[in-house]
Amino acid sequence: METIILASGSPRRKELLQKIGITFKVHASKVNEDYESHWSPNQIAETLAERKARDIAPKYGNALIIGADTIVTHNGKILEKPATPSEANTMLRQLSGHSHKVLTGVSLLKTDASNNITDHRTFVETTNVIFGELNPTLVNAYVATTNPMDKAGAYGIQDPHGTLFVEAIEGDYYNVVGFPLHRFYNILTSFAPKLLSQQNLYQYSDDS
Ligand SMILES: Cc1cn([C@H]2C[C@H](O)[C@@H](COP(=O)(O)OP(=O)(O)OP(=O)(O)O)O2)c(=O)[nH]c1=O
Repeated sequence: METIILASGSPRRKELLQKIGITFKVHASKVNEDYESHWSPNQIAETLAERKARDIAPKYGNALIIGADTIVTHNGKILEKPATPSEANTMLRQLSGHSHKVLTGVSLLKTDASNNITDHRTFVETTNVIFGELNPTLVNAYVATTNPMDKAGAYGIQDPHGTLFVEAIEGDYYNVVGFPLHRFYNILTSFAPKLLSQQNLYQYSDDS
């Protein structure tokens, strides 16, 4: 049986993959997440996701390695993970009353018995998130009670107060949390159908 390796230290990604019933191991990559200033948001998300997966791939044979990277863009700028609570506060006030995009790049690599990469797929899913006008008290409470420093854009849509920021979303909610489950599953149906049945994940066939 092929092993599935999640090359991510994000607890949210682990929970999301557990949610759909996949059996996998976590081996977080520690590669740097630097990128060139001229890269497009898509290029950043896809390159970093692939870099994380390629870092871990040589350690596992007969495996499917999954790397992912989530970034936030607003007004043509990339909002990274804030370095301090005050930077988190500033970022959230910038996002207040506006829409922003959350992009998650996912890279899937297959390895053979000798740990060589034999096939790969990388994609980027984008979700549009619209924040209402944020009450400063709510922003302060969020920054004081949650750790926004490990999240791109300084918020977690899944966090108690973070939920209250969001007026509407267009696209996959789970993509905002850090992993686009729907697109991932769809891609696995063609990229690794055998693995899906080994994992007892539903597969459909269109016989019409
Ligand atoms: C916008 C948003 C981001 N995030 C998180 C998802 C990602 O974990 C994080 C973006 O950082 P990433 O660099 O994508 O991931 P990571 O550092 O947590 O894990 P690793 O590099 O090991 O894969 O922000 C949320 O949890 N909720 C949200 O609403």
